[in-house]
Amino acid sequence: MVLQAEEGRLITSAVRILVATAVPVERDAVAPALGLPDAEVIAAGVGPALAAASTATALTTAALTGRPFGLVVSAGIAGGFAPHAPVGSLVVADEITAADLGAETPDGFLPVTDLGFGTITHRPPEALVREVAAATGARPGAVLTVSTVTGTAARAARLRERHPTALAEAMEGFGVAEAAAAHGTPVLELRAVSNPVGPRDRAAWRIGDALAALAEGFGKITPVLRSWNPHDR
Ligand SMILES: O=C(O)c1cccc(C(=O)CC[C@H]2O[C@@H](n3cnc4c(=O)[nH]cnc43)[C@H](O)[C@@H]2O)c1
Repeated sequence: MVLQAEEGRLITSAVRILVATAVPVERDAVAPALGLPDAEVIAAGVGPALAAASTATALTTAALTGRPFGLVVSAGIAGGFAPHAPVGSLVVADEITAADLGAETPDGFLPVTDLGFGTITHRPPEALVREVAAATGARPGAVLTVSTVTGTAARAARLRERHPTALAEAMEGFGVAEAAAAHGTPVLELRAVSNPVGPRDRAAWRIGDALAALAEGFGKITPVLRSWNPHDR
């Protein structure tokens, strides 16, 4: 429980929030935009493994020091599946899915769940996704986590075939979500699209525009996060 003075009023924030970006420029875009002094914004590293390790460490440290987090947000730039998520737009995950965690077979890709292991999807609280979408204009849909940035039209098409509601791909969400789940903490993923998913064209990446959109989005979700009730899923 946090009490924050704002314009002479006391504002109560129900839960403490951890935001896990991948790299420092994303952290530095989000942190000043988020009007929650008690939140922590970290650069957790690129890729699902490092993002999971860093997020788990932050969650454990907070719990051990008696100031646990009640919500984890994975945030950063992403590739968007055209035409559903154009460059510069925001996407909020209604599912966070590991898209390349499995096995190749002569008949195609098998997710680890088909092999009898683990999970490939985490679902953020539905009401929170709706509120974030309404506050920011972010499109709700699946955000895929990949360990390899898609670089061909063929792979982009295969991913959309396997995940018809996918709007974007990035590299950390599932790792952050696994760490959050291990702590019994809800997770959200908010991404700003910097490039289309498809043939690699580094010159076409609009990282500055995406970081600006991300910062604007976090400014708009501050009141949503401040008033979010974890029991309202
Ligand atoms: O291909 C390059 O030359 C290149 C140069 C700079 C950065 C990269 C990255 O792969 C950054 C990955 C980083 O950004 C997120 N991200 C952004 N767009 C995508 C995408 O289309 N597919 C997957 N991840 C993406 C990701 O979450 C990482 O944090 C490449």
